[in-house]
Order: sequence, then C-alpha cells, then structure tokens
Amino acid sequence: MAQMYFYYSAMNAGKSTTLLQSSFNYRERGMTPIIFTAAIDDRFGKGKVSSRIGLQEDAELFNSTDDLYQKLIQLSGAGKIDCVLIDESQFLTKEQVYQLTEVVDKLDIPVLCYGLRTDFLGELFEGSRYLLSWADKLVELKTICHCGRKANMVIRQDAAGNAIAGGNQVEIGGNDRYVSVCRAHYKEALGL
Ligand SMILES: Nc1ncnc2c1ncn2[C@@H]1O[C@H](COP(=O)(O)OP(=O)(O)O)[C@@H](O)[C@H]1O
Ligand SMILES: Cc1cn([C@H]2C[C@H](O)[C@@H](COP(=O)(O)O)O2)c(=O)[nH]c1=O
Ligand SMILES: [Zn+2]
Repeated sequence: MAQMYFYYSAMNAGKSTTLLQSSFNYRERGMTPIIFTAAIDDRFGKGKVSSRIGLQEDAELFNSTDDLYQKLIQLSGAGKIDCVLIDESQFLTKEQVYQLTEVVDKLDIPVLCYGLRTDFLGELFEGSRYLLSWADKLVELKTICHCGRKANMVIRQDAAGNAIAGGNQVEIGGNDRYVSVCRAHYKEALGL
C-alpha cells in the first residue's frame, strides 16, 4: 500500500537535495519518478528543481488551480509512474493536498512532499498544515542555526539585513532574503 510522506524543515536544510537523491534512487532501479515544483518559485528557472549543491532535474509545474489527481491520471496514461515527488509543497492548497491523498489511496502511487513547515512569522503555510494533518509519515530534515542549535524558524530580512515582522506570506527568495535560525535567535532578531 502506497503512503504519503511530508519531509519538512526550515530553509537550506537539504529538502531539494534529498528529493533529487530520491529521484536518482528510483531511476537507478529502472523506475519512473515524476517531480513537481511550484510555478511561482522560479529562482532556478521555471520547470527545474535545483539544490544548492548543484544537482538539477526537470519538473512539472503546479499552480494553485491545478487538479493534481487529474493531472497524475493524465500523466500516467503516457507510462507507469512509480513515485510522485513534490518540492515547495508548502505552496499546495488544501484541495491539492487532498488530491494527492487520492493519488496515494486510489492510484497506489507513493507521494513524497518536501516543504517548509512555517513562514517568516512562524505561521503554518496552507500546504504544510494539511500535509502535517494527513500525511502517513512526517520526517523532519534538520539544519543548524549559527549558534549550533537546530534551526526551526526562518527570518525574512530587508536589504539592510534587519529582520522583518510583517508582509505577505509568499515572497520568493534565497539566502539574500532568508536565514534559518533557532527559536531563541528568531525571538532575539524580532525583539520578542
Ligand atoms: N556550495 C555548496 N557546497 C556544498 N554544500 C552546499 C553549498 N551550498 C549550500 N550547501 C548546502 O546544501 C544544503 C541546502 O540544500 P537545498 O537542498 O537547496 O536546501 P533546501 O531545499 O532545504 O532549502 C545546505 O545543507 C547547505 O549547507
Ligand atoms: C520563510 C518563507 C519562505 N518563502 C519562500 C522563499 C523560497 O522561495 C521558498 C522556500 O525555499 P527552500 O529553500 O526550497 O526551502 O519559500 C516564502 O514565500 N515565505 C516565507 O515566509
Ligand atoms: Zn541560535
């Protein structure tokens, strides 16, 4: 029986790297994984998943209006799909997480989702909320704060490097905009 996995972390913890390693594992066993990533995250070029250590693969894009269950039925018509890998899964909607549970339960294809747990204000993303609620397996990937503790929060910075305490939940960016830190250093940076 297939299962749904949610690999979650702060930024820069190796989520994309782990996804690309899983894809490679499937391929070297002669199986066919399919990768999806969010259309809005175009940092490394649209339709690509890249890790900061240099690995890269082509990916299907998802928008908030896509029906991922129907899309997977359509794609599996062109050949057997052995695994679905989703990067930036924090950007999935509630409906899309449900559709992915249908891929697992009705099509019997494992779905592995990789994403942030919380935003720069410490609030859950919609996708993460429902993945935490409905996935069969929750796996935390870890990265470290500059102090050596586990970094489970993300600071959004302005151009001068100051922590920002308000704004839209979604703002695409990398090391220039975001820093992963432990909760104590998150509070300190925001003056909490
Ligand atoms: N030039 C580099 N060489 C080796 N490792 C790197 C390099 N740049 C970043 N990394 C490491 O790669 C990891 C980030 O990988 P990535 O998969 O992009 O993370 P995430 O998807 O969680 O943001 C971090 O552990 C980081 O320290
Ligand atoms: C914390 C936070 C992040 N984002 C964006 C920034 C990046 O584009 C992605 C996460 O990328 P990762 O390195 O693959 O983890 O999410 C955002 O929009 N809002 C936030 O609060
Ligand atoms: Zn710290």
